[in-house]
Amino acid sequence: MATLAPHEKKHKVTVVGSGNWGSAIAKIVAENTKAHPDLFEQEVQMWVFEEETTVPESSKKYDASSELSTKPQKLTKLINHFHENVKYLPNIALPHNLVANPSLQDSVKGSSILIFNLPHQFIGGLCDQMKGHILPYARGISCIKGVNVSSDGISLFSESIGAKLEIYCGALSGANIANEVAQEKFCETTIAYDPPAMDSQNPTPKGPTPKSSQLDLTKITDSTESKLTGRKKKLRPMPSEFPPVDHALMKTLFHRSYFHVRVVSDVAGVSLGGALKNIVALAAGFVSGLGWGDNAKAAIMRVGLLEMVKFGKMFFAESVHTGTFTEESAGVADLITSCSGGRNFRCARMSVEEGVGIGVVEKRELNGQMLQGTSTAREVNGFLRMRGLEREFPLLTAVQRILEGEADVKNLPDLIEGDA
Ligand SMILES: NC(=O)c1ccc[n+]([C@@H]2O[C@H](COP(=O)([O-])OP(=O)(O)OC[C@H]3O[C@@H](n4cnc5c(N)ncnc54)[C@H](O)[C@@H]3O)[C@@H](O)[C@H]2O)c1
Ligand SMILES: O=P(O)(O)OC[C@H](O)CO
Repeated sequence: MATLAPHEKKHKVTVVGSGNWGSAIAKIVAENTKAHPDLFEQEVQMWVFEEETTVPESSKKYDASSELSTKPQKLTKLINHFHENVKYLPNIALPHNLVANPSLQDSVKGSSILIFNLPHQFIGGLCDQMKGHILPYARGISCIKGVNVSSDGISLFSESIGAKLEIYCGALSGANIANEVAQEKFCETTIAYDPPAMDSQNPTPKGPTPKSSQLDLTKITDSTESKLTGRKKKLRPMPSEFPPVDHALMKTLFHRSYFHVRVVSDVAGVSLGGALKNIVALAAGFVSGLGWGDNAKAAIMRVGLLEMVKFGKMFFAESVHTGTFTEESAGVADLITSCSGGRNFRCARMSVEEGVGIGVVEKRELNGQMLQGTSTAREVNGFLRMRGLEREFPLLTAVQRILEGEADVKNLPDLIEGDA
């Protein structure tokens, strides 16, 4: 068999997850694999946590005369038939080259790029199931907003995915409310990719070159992730037959006219921004629920941003750049959008307005989608408490105390100053 010329192999891409954001990102990626057939196989696999569901009557796909609409069906069947995720991203057309697959192991088979996008509580178990079924030189991007807290301490999902699967994994996060992105309303995002030097030695890929002002190809250093886990030796280089997976390729895979990508190297800052802003958004929702207005929300956001920066400096000192929180979409912009219209904000506001637990609102309002702020608040609080550091992060601490019913939302002004 003839050997392929360098870079003549194409990347196969799998999205692990198919919720609200998982489906929106899969749409973007499938649009781009189609637009760049020189770099990517056109078909994108999307792993779906299989469930039986019905087409909602409000859906444009609902047809009262069809059993597909009137009887419960497998979600993968509905997605592949209608090219729409009728449950988690209704009324958004998905590209026909996006294939829903209920088998995790089959969906990741042969993929050189794996995109992880699902509620953070499920990722550990899924990685265990993927072990031994992925290409050893695959590269990952985590779109998960959360942190991994265990008895060993705190780590980023890019780190824990990388460590479990022995691959390199970067992160994508930004001011990205999924429904707006899926409707192709303009937004920005931040991708953090700090690949091992062995990948960066490959020549620049073919295809469109992103603007140099948005790339930082000089900053390819040993990642803190590699230092932390000692995984560097185990990482397999991307074979030279493939286009190198670098900042330029990441931009080509994710950038759309309505989804502007900036690529940086600060994986810790990008991941932490996405995780911690969910806790701040709950606090913003609480004060909004009291009817306190925009000034109160701005105060919460100011204190929240400072605590996010402090958290990064205290626990990820080697790698975090403060600028990621203050200048990138993954930092301050995500904080603003999340405190304006995110699910955490909206559910927290309703819970205070109605005087009911946030879990009740989540179940009633989100149709199976999941809040990440409540579990992240609990996990981060457990981590701080174990170290006697709750007082250093009064807002993060106050949110957990309110969720547990130990503190009153009305006392937030004093709580966030550490006075209550
Ligand atoms: N939705 C957004 O606007 C948005 C935007 C940016 C980032 N994010 C982040 O993206 C990540 C994924 O969020 P999402 O909105 O796609 O999820 P979601 O809130 O829509 O969650 C539902 C998903 O969880 C899956 N699920 C349920 N039980 C499961 C199980 N036992 N095992 C595996 N999967 C199971 C469902 O099948 C569904 O795909 C989160 O970290 C979130 O914070 C979300
Ligand atoms: O709806 P939320 O609160 O999970 O936030 C969604 C996104 O993270 C906003 O960027």
